Amino acid sequence: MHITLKNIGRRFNKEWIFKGLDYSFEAGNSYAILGPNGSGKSTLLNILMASLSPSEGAIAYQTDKEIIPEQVFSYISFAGPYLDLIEEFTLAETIAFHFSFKNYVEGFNAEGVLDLLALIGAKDKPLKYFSSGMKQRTKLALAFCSDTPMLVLDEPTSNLDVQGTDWYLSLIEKFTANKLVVLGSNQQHEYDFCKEQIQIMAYKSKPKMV
Ligand SMILES: Nc1ncnc2c1ncn2[C@@H]1O[C@H](COP(=O)(O)OP(=O)(O)OP(=O)(O)O)[C@@H](O)[C@H]1O
Repeated sequence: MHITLKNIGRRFNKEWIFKGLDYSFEAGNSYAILGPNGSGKSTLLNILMASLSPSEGAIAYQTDKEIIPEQVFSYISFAGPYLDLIEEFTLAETIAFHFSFKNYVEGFNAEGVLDLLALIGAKDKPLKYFSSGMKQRTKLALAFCSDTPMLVLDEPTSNLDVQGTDWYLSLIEKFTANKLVVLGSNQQHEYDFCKEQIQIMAYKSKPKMV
């Protein structure tokens, strides 16, 4: 998977969130999009996932062939705060539902995902009774265990305790070889492993001189 951004900009109403972004994202590499709260990290992630259009510029997706934006979702696994899980489903039902749309990574099945999560006694519990950390673990396990060439994570360790953060870093090691990984983050411990870092503040439009 390969994504090319040419002179990308996005605005909401009259406010430009970023402008003039040229970048290439390659399979097998990991990228952290960095910046303070409200700087535009999630906006850029949504553009990369083709769930939001840029206001200007061009974006191209390629595997061995060109991918049209309408099909990009099937190449991506995502976990982030604005991904809603179905609260009425149990954990077992959540896993079955998710993997009715995506394939498991090699060697995994529903039992394997449950074992990976290690949420003892939670298999038949509805998600509405999960703690915020249990929900975050669930979102991460679904994303990491999906067989897609690209993994997008927004604030991956939010709501995780120290053990949860170590668990997340073990998933990065185990599941991301050969994948294109893109993170939105402002927590160094969650993006330290990323080889490339993009500071969104570098793409803020400058006020015009008068
Ligand atoms: N749909 C929208 N309509 C109007 N403004 C929006 C919309 N979505 C985002 N914004 C604005 O765009 C800016 C960037 O938001 P974004 O969520 O991308 O930031 P972020 O860097 O991910 O923030 P955080 O670290 O707090 O999650 C903010 O000023 C936000 O208010």
